[in-house]
Amino acid sequence: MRYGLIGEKLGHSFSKIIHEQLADYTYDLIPLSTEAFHHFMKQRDFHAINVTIPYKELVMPYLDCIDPKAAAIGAVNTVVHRGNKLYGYNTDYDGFRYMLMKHKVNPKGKKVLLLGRGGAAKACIAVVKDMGVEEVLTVYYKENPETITYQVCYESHRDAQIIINTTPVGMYPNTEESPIDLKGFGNLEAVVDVVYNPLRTKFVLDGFSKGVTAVGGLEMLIGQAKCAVEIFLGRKMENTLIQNLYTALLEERGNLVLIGMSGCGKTTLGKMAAERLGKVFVDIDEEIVMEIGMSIKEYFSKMGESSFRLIERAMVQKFSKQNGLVIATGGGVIKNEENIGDLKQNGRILWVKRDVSLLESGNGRPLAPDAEATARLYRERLPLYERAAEMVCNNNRTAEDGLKELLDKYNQLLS
Ligand SMILES: Nc1ncnc2c1ncn2[C@@H]1O[C@H](COP(=O)(O)OP(=O)(O)O)[C@@H](O)[C@H]1O
Ligand SMILES: O=C(O)C1=C[C@@H](OP(=O)(O)O)[C@@H](O)[C@H](O)C1
Ligand SMILES: [Mg+2]
Repeated sequence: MRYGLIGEKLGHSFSKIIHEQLADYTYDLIPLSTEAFHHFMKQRDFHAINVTIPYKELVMPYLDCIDPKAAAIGAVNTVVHRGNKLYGYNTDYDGFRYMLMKHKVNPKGKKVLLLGRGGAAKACIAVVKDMGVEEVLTVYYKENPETITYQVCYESHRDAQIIINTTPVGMYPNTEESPIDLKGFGNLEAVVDVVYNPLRTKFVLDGFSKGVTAVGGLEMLIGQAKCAVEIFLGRKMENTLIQNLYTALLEERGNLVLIGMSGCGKTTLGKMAAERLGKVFVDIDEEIVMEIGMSIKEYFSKMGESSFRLIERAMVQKFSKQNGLVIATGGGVIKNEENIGDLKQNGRILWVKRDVSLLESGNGRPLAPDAEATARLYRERLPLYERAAEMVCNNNRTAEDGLKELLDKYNQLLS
């Protein structure tokens, strides 16, 4: 093995794609048990590796030479085999610093809460200290002399201005979780997550809802990879590479989610958009029909709407966790706010808006059997679509015109 990543669980990792975009070597993902990790480090059968959870500290005794910055942090994520020696570095530091600067999150003179105490936490603490933080408190779920508990944090530190999450809480597949409840943090200015799968964690989305700067971990990941590649290859690379790759990954991994009134064209435009974007098309209603083994109309008359909404909820949860999709929802998906929260984690929400006089009624739609019912539903739901939408796409002319506007609006959301 020449280049790659070692860690315990690597199923979620984007590092292979990132390294292979930035450099022309093959980059392997090598999950290792603790025993296998020690054996691997003794063998030294590699040219250059990155190291992730839980080995960033355990790797240090195997190194012949540790960069002073990594030594001060107390964690190594980049190891290069040069001559007969292993050299260790910490590029999480650079990646995290890049991400803070990019989003103008400045810890200078601020009170920061840092959630978690693993290898990534150490790098983040070093960054905020170097940037002049006033006070940084580590919050940990267990009692520990060097940290505070969540209870103490809620009781005495709600005046913090920046909260940084370095725990895996909220990471795929447990995407419904958040490490902290942001209620009552009245001075909050920014939340920053090192987790990048989902693209926007619940923690990040809660930050957005509070109206503060909210940053997900993907740019840190790309930033640290770029610095690792520089060390691996011994040459400098432009920072614009980070932004280009970030946009490319968002385009590739992100979901496009269509909401809107029954009969507005979500299914029609969604299919067309998926083909144009090279994404997989998922129609939540079609998935439900496959699961229940009958039409939605039949299901409504046999089981009622509330039972349908539970199935719809489960289907939304399932597909929200996936990447690279165009998702056409059913018109009523906005009735449950949690659906929208889930769909936003990996997706951008576009409202397909079609004039009420043009909306298709009937055709198997139990809640919109005719134009009058459709118009009533439209009035009722308008505020819900308004609240959920990140962008509006009009579909009042031909479907081709609708598609053009939709792709245009989606691009605006990504840039
Ligand atoms: N721009 C458009 N011009 C003409 N017909 C359209 C347009 N957009 C959608 N339709 C038609 O409207 C009907 C409802 O579209 P559909 O995609 O099933 O809506 P939804 O999934 O939002 O309920 C379909 O017959 C579709 O062909
Ligand atoms: O508006 C609604 O409440 C519904 C819309 C339908 O999907 P479309 O929006 O594709 O018609 C389908 O999910 C179900 O009939 C309920
Ligand atoms: Mg549909």
